[in-house]
Amino acid sequence: MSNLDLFTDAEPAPVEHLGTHAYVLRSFAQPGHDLLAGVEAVVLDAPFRHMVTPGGYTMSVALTNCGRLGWTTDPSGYRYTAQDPLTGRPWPAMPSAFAQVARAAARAAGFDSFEPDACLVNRYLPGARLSLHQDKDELDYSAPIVSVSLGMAATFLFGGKTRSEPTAKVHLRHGDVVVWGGEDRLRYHGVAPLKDVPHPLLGAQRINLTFRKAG
Ligand SMILES: O=C(O)CCC(=O)C(=O)O
Ligand SMILES: [Fe+2]
Repeated sequence: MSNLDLFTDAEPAPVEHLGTHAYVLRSFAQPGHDLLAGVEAVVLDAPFRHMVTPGGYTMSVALTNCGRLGWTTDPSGYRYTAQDPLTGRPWPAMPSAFAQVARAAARAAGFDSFEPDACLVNRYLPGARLSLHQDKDELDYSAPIVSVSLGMAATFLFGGKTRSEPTAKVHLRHGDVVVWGGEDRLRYHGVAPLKDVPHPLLGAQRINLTFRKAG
């Protein structure tokens, strides 16, 4: 199935600008994308776990990865690895539905030929949060970040190039996709503590898929 097959019967996603090269694509990921089945398959092979930051803090967000490379953190630092440190096996392959929606969203935001080699899968339960950070463990900043929200709504914080700049507060719902790249690639961002408003399909959780070109 081509990308076009996936999107022909969908309304074009309304686009909101968060910056020159930063966009929210509302309802871009449709339920027919089979993304939820993909998450289930990934988690069977590489379960969600709470990782520890170099500062010794256990993350409230549980995470796993799929694709050639996966993002990890432990007391010795942040890095991408080809193997899941929990199982010693390669990270599960990126489901084709994941890669298709990531490429299509990147293209819709003006980033042609995005080929993600890493997909970080984050799971937020009520109260979980992600503090302000930059995605900067990737080798090449010319590729954008594509971030897909599933399940419970969240307040995404999108700041500037320094931590102290004010943040825009963006309400992200099931199916919304945020893409940032170009001059906005290193903008600080995070997620406010998740409110407990269960989602009809996913219940009391939010799943976020973050696609990167890491290697
Ligand atoms: O959950 C989100 O919307 C953002 C996730 C994120 O920034 C990350 O995984 O680096
Ligand atoms: Fe991030």
